Formats: sequence, C-alpha cells, structure tokens
Amino acid sequence: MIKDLEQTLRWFGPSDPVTLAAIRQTGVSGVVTALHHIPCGEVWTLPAIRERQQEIEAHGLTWSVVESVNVHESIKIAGPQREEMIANYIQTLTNLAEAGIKTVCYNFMPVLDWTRTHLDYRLPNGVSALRFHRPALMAFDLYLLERKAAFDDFTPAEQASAKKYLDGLNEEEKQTLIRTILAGLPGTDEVFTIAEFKEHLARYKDIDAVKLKENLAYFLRNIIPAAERLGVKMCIHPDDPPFAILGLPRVVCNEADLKELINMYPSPSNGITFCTGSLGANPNNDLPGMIARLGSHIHFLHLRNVQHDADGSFYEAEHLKGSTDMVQVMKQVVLEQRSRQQLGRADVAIPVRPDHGHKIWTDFNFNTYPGYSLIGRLKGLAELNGLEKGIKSMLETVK
Ligand SMILES: O=C(O)C(=O)C[C@H](O)[C@H](O)CO
Ligand SMILES: [Fe+2]
Repeated sequence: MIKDLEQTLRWFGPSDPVTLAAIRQTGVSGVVTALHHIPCGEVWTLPAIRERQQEIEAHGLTWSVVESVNVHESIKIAGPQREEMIANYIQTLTNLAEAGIKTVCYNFMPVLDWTRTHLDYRLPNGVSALRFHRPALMAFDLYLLERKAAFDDFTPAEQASAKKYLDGLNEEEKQTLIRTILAGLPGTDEVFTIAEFKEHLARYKDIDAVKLKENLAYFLRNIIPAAERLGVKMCIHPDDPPFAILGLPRVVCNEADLKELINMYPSPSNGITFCTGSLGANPNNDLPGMIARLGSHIHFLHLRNVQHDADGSFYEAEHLKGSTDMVQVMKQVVLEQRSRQQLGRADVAIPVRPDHGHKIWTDFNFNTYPGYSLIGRLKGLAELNGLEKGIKSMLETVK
C-alpha cells in the first residue's frame, strides 16, 4: 500500500484560538507553524525554536513544516540590507535544522502576502468564505490608492464597473476594504496605511517581473547551498492571487514560473509548496498536469479549492466542490507518491494541509485567523483524507 500523506494543520501559535489540544483531537500528526512574533528578517534563535517545538510535542504533535520563514523586502528589491538579511535567513535555517525541522515554506510576493478583498463573504448556505472580488480590487487601485498607472491597466468598462462598485460603499465599508487588501504577513496584525503602501510601491518602481526573478535567483543561489548542507527542503509557495496586482509584479504564478524557479538552482533543496488554491485561481493552470510534470519537486501540499466568477473574481469553495477537479489532483498526488516509493525515495509521506476553510457553525464564535477556522478546515481535511484513501485502495485493486 502506498504510504499515507502526512496530515497536518496550520497553527498560528499561542494567539491562535484553535489550540494545539484542538488540533490534536483532529487526528493530524503534524503542525505547520512559524515564530510569527519575530519580525521578518530577524534570526530565529535555537532556544526560541525549541521552546515552540516542545510546546507542540507536549501535545503529542510534531512541528513538521515551517510556514513561513518570510523573505525580507530588502532581498526582494535587492536593497541595502540584502546581504545581512540573507545571512540571517541562513542562520535561521541552521537553527531550525539543529532542531530537526527541515521543511521550510516561503514566498516571494512583493510587499503583500496573500491578498483578498473580502474576509467574510457569505455563501447561500450561510458559511463565511474569503473572496477576491475584481471590481473591488480595481476600485481600491483606481480610486482609493489612486495609482495613476491603474488607468492604463483597466479598460474603460472595467473602470466604470469599479466606480459603480465604489459608489455603493459607505465610508466604513471603504475602510474595511482598504484594511483587508493592505493586510500584511499572515499571523501578524500588520496592516499598511495607504501612505505606507505607496512608499513600498515607490521602492518597486524599477522592479518589474524580470528584475524580481533575478532577485529570486540571487536569493536561491545564496540560500540553497546552505539548505543542501543542512538537509533542509525549501518549498516556495505560489503567489496568491497568481497574477500581478496593484502595479506589483508576481513571478510564481504558473507552470512556466515554477519550472524557471527549479532551474534557477536545480537541487532537492529547491522545491515547491503546491497550493491548489493559489494556482487554481488562474483558470489556465492545469493543476493535475502540473503535478504530473513537476511532482518530484513538491515538498509540501496545500489542498483547497476556489470557485471562479466570470469577471476574474474568485472565492474559497468547499475543498472538493470548486473550479478545480480535486479528484484528478489527488490522483496525480498518489501517482507521485507511488513513483517515489518505487524509486526508494525517503519522502513519500508528503506533508499536506487543508488550506483556507469556510467558517461553519461554532467557527463563528471564534476570532480565528481569516481562512483558518477549525470546523471548515476539518471538513476539508476529512474530505481530502477520504479521497486519498479511496484512490489508493482503487489503485491497489486495479493493478
Ligand atoms: O495563500 C495561501 O494559499 C496560503 O497558504 C497563504 C500562506 O499564509 C502564505 O502566504 C504562503 O506562504
Ligand atoms: Fe496555500
């Protein structure tokens, strides 16, 4: 029988209303977390890592994946602190490896991390979902951020739809939209003001996708040799959403970007977090095919689903019911695992987590991190777990 995927759940640390005790009760073995309280760019000391690790192990769980050791802006823009930030990053990897934690997720999205316009979008059955509503994003870009170049990015019809959307908002709704879009790193309370965001935008005025990719390649050339020495598997998370927004380039959006990334520094330590929600937000991404072609480079799986709208918007769907065929995705994941098992690879039990989940019933009683409810994620985890086992048992019977 093909080994099981390693079931994990994300935990944001002591401030997370979903406690380790609750996570233990879900039946997962692994926790995905980070030292969110340490400012981006600072070294994570070995005592700080061990303290968090011992807290997790005291609950019978394992700290399986770090998500994320975030990349400092100075590395993304090749700024004056780049060398210092790279040295700190390597020291953090060294300390993590010393504690035996060797799968590290990160992303290279400029300034903002994953971006949505709505964090409490109600579906007809009453659940709450995350949403990327394109007219709302365009309204923010054109008329709240007042980015001049946005008028070149959007057609007159799109500008009209954005204006119509904005005119329908009261002042409080406008402020909520601004705070939602300008939210900072996951697990922190960081929210940029429009003025602060404009300062960040100015730092990217000469950084297009080509330049950002050069800076990513530079980061990998410096980090991956250290990761190899340490036995650490770096796994980049794709951009969410997987396309440029607000005049900022995004360079980890599709199969070509992922192939380019792997070729920037070919190494078992230079791998991928395959996030079906992020990549699936681009209808042109063939997710089952991408797993079939890039599967050997996948070190971590985020499985979730989004439902596309006609105008380029999307919202978080039930894990098995959105625009992505998760049965075909899971089939390719299982085939990748079988191939690894046949090759005698040690990493057959790929860590997997359900990504953003809906808020369902008592989830509404808790102020959980957006997308990181308990019941909603648990529903997704159970469905994915059943799907995995079903496909594996079928594969075993039809030799
Ligand atoms: O956007 C997603 O799919 C995520 O998993 C968000 C994560 O918090 C993070 O941005 C990935 O590095
Ligand atoms: Fe993800």
